[in-house]
Amino acid sequence: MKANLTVHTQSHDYPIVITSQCDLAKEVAPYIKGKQVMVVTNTTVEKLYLQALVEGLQADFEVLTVVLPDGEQYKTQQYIDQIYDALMDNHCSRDVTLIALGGGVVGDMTGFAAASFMRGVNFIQIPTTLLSQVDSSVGGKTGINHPKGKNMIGAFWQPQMVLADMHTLTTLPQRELSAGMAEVIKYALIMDADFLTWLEDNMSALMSLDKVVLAEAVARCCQYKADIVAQDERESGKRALLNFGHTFGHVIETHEGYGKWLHGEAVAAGMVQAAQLSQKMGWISEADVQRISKVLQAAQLPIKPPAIDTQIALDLMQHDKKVKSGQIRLILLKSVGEAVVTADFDQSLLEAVLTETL
Ligand SMILES: NC(=O)c1ccc[n+]([C@@H]2O[C@H](COP(=O)([O-])OP(=O)(O)OC[C@H]3O[C@@H](n4cnc5c(N)ncnc54)[C@H](O)[C@@H]3O)[C@@H](O)[C@H]2O)c1
Ligand SMILES: O=C(O)C(=O)C[C@@H](O)[C@H](O)[C@H](O)COP(=O)(O)O
Ligand SMILES: [Zn+2]
Repeated sequence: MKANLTVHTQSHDYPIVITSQCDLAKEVAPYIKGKQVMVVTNTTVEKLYLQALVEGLQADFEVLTVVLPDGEQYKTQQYIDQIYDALMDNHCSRDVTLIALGGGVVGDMTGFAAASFMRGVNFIQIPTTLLSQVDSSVGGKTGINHPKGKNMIGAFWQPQMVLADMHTLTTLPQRELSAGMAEVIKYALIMDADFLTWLEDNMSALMSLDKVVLAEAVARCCQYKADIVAQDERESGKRALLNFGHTFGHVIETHEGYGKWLHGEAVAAGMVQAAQLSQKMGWISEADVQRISKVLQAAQLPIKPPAIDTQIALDLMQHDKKVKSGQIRLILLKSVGEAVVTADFDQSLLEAVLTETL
C-alpha cells in the first residue's frame, strides 16, 4: 500500500507519502538536495528506527545525527540549542537538509531549527506517532514552548516532504496511540460528521492497529489538513478551526507542567469543554456532547480536565495565539462536523464551563 497526497502552499507544494512498510531512506533520498543531512530524533526513536535510516542514507550523503531527550518538557530553547550547536560544530551550510524522525515534539523542534538556521534550510518530516502522522508533520507549524505558554516561539516553515509509514506505529505505546486519536476525532468534529460515524464504526480496528484502517484514517486526516492549509497557510482565518479544543487543552498542558498530560489527552478534555460551551450557546445538544465524550472514551481518552482555578485558567487563556485585542477567541461547534471561530460568547458561559468541570 502506498498513497500520495499533495500539500499546496505559497512557498512550495510537497508530497505526503503514506506507506504500510517501507525503506525510509529510499523514500526520502530524492527530496534531499545537498550532500549534508542531519537526522534529528530522540532517545526512544533512536533505538527503533535511526540505524536503518542512517545506513540507508550513508551511501549518498554525509549523515549527521542529533539525539534529543524524550519528552514535551524538552521542547524548549535550551534543548533546541543542541540542534544549532551540532549544525555549527559540523560546519553545515545552507544546503543541509534536516530530517525529523519521531513524533510531534521532534518534528516541531526540527522544523523550527530548519526555519531559523541561516534563516531557513530544507527539512523533511518522518512522523512516527499517530498524532504526528495525522497532524503535526503537515502544514508547517513549527516551534517550541515557553514556560508560560505552548508553542509560543515558532515559525511557519513547510517541509519538503512528509513520509508516514504505518509500520512505525506498531511500536507505539497504547497511551500515545490514544493521544493521536484525539486529533483524528478533532477533524471529524470540525469538518465531517460522516467521518465521525466512520470513526465510531472503526474505533476498535484503529485501536488494535489494523494497518489498512489506520492508513485510511491517516490519509483522510492529512487531506482535511492539506485542504485547510492550502486555503489559509498562516492562520489568518479558517486554519484556526484546527485549534478546536486547544485553547482549553493548552491551559491543561501549561498548568499541569509540560508532559504530564499528553497533548492529545489535553486536547480530548479540551474538546469536551468546547463542546459544553457550544451546547450552552444553544448550538449543539446534550446528546451531541454525550456522543463526543463517548467516542473519546472509546479511544481511551480522558474527557474531564484536572482541577484548575477558573481565574488561573482564564489568565492562561489570555496567552493563546488567537487572542485579538485582549479578547479570547474560541473554536466552537455550530453542529457536529461544523466549527466556527468566535469571540461572541458570554464570558459567564465560559466561566461556567471552566467551573463546572472542577
Ligand atoms: N505542528 C503542529 O501542527 C502540531 C500539531 C499537533 C501537535 N503538535 C505538537 O506535537 C507534540 C505531540 O506530538 P506526539 O504526540 O507525537 O508526542 P511525542 O513527540 O512526544 O511522541 C510521543 C511519544 O512516543 C514516542 N515515540 C515516537 N514514535 C514512536 C514509535 N514509532 N514507537 C514507539 N515510541 C515512539 C516518543 O519518543 C514519545 O515518548 C506536542 O508538542 C504538540 O504541541 C504540533
Ligand atoms: O496546524 C494547526 O494549525 C493546528 O492548530 C494543529 C494543532 O493540532 C496543533 O496542536 C498546533 O501546534 C497548535 O498550534 P498553536 O498555534 O495553537 O500553538
Ligand atoms: Zn494539536
